[in-house]
Amino acid sequence: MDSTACLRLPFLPARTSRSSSSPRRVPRAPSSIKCCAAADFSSLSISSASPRRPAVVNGVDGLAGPPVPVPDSPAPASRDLHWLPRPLTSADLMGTSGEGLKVAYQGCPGAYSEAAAKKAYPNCQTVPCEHFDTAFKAVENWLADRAVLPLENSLGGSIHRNFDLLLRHRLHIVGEVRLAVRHCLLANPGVKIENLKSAMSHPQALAQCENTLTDFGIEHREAVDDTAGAAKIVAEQKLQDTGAIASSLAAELYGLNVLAENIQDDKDNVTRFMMLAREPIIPRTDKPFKTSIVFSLEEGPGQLFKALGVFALREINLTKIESRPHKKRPLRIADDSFSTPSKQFDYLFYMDLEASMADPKTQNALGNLKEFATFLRVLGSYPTDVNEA
Ligand SMILES: O=C(O)C(=O)C[C@]1(C(=O)O)C=C[C@@H](O)C=C1
Repeated sequence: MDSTACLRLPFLPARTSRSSSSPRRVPRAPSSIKCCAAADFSSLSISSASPRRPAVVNGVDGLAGPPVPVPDSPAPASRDLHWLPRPLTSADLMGTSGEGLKVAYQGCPGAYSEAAAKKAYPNCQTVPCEHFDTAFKAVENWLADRAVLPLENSLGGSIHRNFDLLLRHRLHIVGEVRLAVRHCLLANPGVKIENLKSAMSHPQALAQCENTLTDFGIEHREAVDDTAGAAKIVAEQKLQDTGAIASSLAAELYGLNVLAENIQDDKDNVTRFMMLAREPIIPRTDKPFKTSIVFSLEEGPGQLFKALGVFALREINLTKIESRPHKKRPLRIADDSFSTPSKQFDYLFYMDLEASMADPKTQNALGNLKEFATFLRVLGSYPTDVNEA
């Protein structure tokens, strides 16, 4: 990855990056929030160019991020009140353009994850990362403000690695974005479908196109880290018998021809991505929200039934359930007193609830679950993506 171009020195909030002992006069204020380069949080301002006292609100997800400065120098002699900060509106808090934000994704430029990052934060600066883990760390270490990572695909299923990483890291889910994935078969100029013996791509993309590839008579599959990375390899190595499955944008970027479009096995192919941040957002009840949780249970009959019951009883709809090995305790000794003790697999359950953490019903359900769960963590409460994928 060409990380040097994207991952620059960690930027810090104005509080730490600017000396507090150098007060500046506050000039007349523009009336709206202005975002500048993300590397300098201090340049996001409501009212002045002198950001010495950061507040805790940002302009995108609604929580900590670029600080909104409050001028603390005396009022100018004339009674011009424009220099005073205007009150924040909820539009400021929930703005979604992402101007000035650095958004980490896994893959090379032209990957679907980059398209998802741009869909989530249209004016952001995207930061390609080699691995999912790198994207998590980029946000944790302030090299990026958000990460946008795939969680599940309508044809290929869950991206298990990211479920595991959610627990290993301390980031919060602050949003979701669904992206329609339209795969293309790409090859070097002059290469025809009949010449192809192998298809190279991300394992999810290969899985999503399995039947079509077989119909094309392409027998071999080569898995790489991301779809755009496959296009890059095919182009750089001038491969003549291998095609890449990637986006039409990747074809443009790496100088490949599009041999076939829309080659996924079902035309409705949607990947759901999560948006991650260092801070959670403030949950609301005035629009559809989801809450993602992870928990583990005691061994025994009816435990999962009981866990599902806390939501069913309160009419909270579940949109997703996924079980993963309990990495800290993958096996446990089960002694049912009828046979010799045996080792059983232990699981973590990831669930998405169609509910906001701001709703007392959700809080009660989770309070109830906590009474018998052996572990429970809320991964985030965030607006449901209601837009067309
Ligand atoms: O390889 C890419 O382009 C990605 O963004 C990754 C990824 C995935 O992990 O599922 C994203 C969307 C598609 O489902 C295929 C691949």
